[in-house]
Amino acid sequence: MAKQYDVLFRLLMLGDSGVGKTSMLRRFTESEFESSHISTIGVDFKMKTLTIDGLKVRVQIWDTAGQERYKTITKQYYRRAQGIIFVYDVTNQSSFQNISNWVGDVDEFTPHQVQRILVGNKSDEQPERQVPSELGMKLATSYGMDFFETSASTNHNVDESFTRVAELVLQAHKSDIDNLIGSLDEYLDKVALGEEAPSPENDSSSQQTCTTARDFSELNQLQAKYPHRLVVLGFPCNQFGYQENCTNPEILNCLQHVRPGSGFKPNFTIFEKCEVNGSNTHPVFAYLKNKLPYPDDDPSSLVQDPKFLVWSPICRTDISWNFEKFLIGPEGEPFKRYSKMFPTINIEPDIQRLLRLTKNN
Ligand SMILES: Nc1nc2c(ncn2[C@@H]2O[C@H](COP(=O)(O)OP(=O)(O)OP(=O)(O)O)[C@@H](O)[C@H]2O)c(=O)[nH]1
Repeated sequence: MAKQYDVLFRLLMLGDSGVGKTSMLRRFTESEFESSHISTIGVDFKMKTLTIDGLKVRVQIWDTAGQERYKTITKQYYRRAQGIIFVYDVTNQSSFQNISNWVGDVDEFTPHQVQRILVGNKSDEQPERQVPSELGMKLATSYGMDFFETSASTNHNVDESFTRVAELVLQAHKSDIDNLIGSLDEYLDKVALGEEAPSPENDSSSQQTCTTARDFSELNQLQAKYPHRLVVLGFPCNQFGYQENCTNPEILNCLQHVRPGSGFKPNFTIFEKCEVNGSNTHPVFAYLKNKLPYPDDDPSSLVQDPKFLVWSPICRTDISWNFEKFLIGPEGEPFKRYSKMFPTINIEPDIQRLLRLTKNN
């Protein structure tokens, strides 16, 4: 699991259709510029690795469609961003006026602190300019944002803008990052259950692994279908009705003979038991819940019966039952969380989408 970077951030580009978001992104990531305008449909993303303060910072930059009709899709991405680049077109007065709407939307849909900068693009089009630099600067100052005028066409200030927002995110998350770097890899190396890695823990409770056969077999199906490009990881947890009360060495046997039984063998990695809620939440789940605070398909999903609340403290982001699922993108970025009700096999279109996007990057 050697990583090519130390930390990964998600940035988002917002602004009216045609201001040059896709062009800036292509200039930054591929050093290319196209004079034609093909409107982005929904969202797309590209990656680039920067070196900031000696750290390799991988930025995943989401390019959103500026068109109004895609707003319900693009809004879903706001809360996942650590940095936002608001873009207007210096030759288009209304794109500048609309910045306040974009900022308002972000304030409404992004509860956490997100780093933001303002960019006036197409600065090469001097004769057509409708928005003086001073006005752009004034607006940015009123929002407490840094301001850049850029040209995707001539490559003026494009690298500088993206780098600046990445620096701001890095500064804002410095202490989290210091804690997190390495912890995931160390964990993944240590605790896989399997024939070569017998589990160390002992637990005297009785043998019963109670989960749904359907979810297990669908996980096997997905792993079998994408053997090289998808890694399924299972984390047993005994916090939901004490249903996972096998000892670690028993878990694989339980799966085979008890539930789902009928000789079931997972073709994916199953880890030692861990806690996913409460004060002993494993760092992997603390991280995932922080990045994806609730399931996409059921944002209000909570534990229904208080008798099942066997951990403390209780948080709104808690995992509500076995078989909540997290899909993590090719660069390690948490992409989507699915409720226990969401059929495991129905994650496949999202997997395919991420794989397609990766092919293009
Ligand atoms: N002169 C000039 N033209 C630019 C610049 N940036 C983008 N354009 C042109 O502006 C048009 C729109 O650019 P896009 O990058 O597709 O705009 P967008 O903001 O991604 O648009 P949506 O995907 O519809 O939201 C294209 O014809 C680009 O060639 C620039 O810096 N200077």
